[in-house]
Amino acid sequence: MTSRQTRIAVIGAGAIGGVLTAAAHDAGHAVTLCVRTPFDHFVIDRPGGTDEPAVRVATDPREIGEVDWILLTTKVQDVPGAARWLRALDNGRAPIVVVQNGIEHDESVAAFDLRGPVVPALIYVGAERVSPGHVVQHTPTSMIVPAAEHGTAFSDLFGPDGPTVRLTENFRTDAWRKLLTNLAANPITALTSRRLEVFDEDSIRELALAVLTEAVAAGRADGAELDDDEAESVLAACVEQFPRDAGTSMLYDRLAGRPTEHEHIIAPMVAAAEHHGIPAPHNRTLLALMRALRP
Ligand SMILES: NC(=O)C1=CN([C@@H]2O[C@H](COP(=O)(O)OP(=O)(O)OC[C@H]3O[C@@H](n4cnc5c(N)ncnc54)[C@H](OP(=O)(O)O)[C@@H]3O)[C@@H](O)[C@H]2O)C=CC1
Ligand SMILES: CC(C)(CO)C(=O)C(=O)O
Repeated sequence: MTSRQTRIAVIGAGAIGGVLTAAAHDAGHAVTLCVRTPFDHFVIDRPGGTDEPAVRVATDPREIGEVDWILLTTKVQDVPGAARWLRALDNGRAPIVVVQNGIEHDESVAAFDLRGPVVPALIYVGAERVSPGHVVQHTPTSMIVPAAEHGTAFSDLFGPDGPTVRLTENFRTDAWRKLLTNLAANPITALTSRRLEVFDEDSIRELALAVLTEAVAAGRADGAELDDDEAESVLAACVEQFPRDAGTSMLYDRLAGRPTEHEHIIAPMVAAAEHHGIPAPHNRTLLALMRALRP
């Protein structure tokens, strides 16, 4: 008896949607990319070479039948625009995996009264959408999901050759930890229009450390179990672990003239700091500068 393919709908054909589409296709699943800007072929450049995974590209939610998984990979501010996909695909059974930066994964979809289980997910990867349907993946992928029923099922989805998926008992802490990486790297690269080589500058590392030190204090006050040397270790990872010629999602948006995600990355940190009475002048400054950039 042959079993049928797992049907996965990926909402958003950008960097993360592209990386996960390719990984799900590699694992033998039937993938449909739900897109806003149409294109003919999906192409991904990965460290091992260029691929054109044979996936379906849909522009109308009515084209899609029943699915087993829904992966939401738009920017946080674009979720309301993607609601038509969520509403059409939500069958009460398929988990809705929210793969986004920030600490608002559940809030991001809360307004839509979805019937299916919502699974928040964190992703570490350097990836860049260079044109509609064309994604460049600069680094390997690792993900973190809650150690609960659907998180465990998600961690089995890609198989041994796919992204590493770690289960966590403390998603809030892991989300804050990921937020730290984004607070250090995203606004500085976007504001300077430079890739991660910008961290070669002593003054930039000093600024990033100040940003991180404030954010660690706010995260701890907010209940995240962050380590004493968390600010230093996140900064070291930005400097040493990511390729210097890779950028950040916020930089790519700035370069392409698109809205940036600062209201969902910096603003929640500043709000948490304010709520807990923690000074956050460096993060406030970055937020003010990001708000002043007009796409
Ligand atoms: N890029 C990276 O390296 C990383 C990104 N992240 C996070 O992942 C999330 C996704 O980011 P990323 O992939 O970079 O973003 P991209 O901008 O590359 O992709 C987002 C995609 O969503 C699509 N989209 C927006 N609105 C709709 C809609 N109404 N219907 C269908 N599609 C829509 C966009 O379409 P269109 O083509 O029309 O613009 C775009 O293709 C963000 O939260 C980001 O912070 C996390 C880790 C790394
Ligand atoms: C910094 C990075 C690449 C880490 O995954 C990221 O999350 C982003 O570009 O938004």
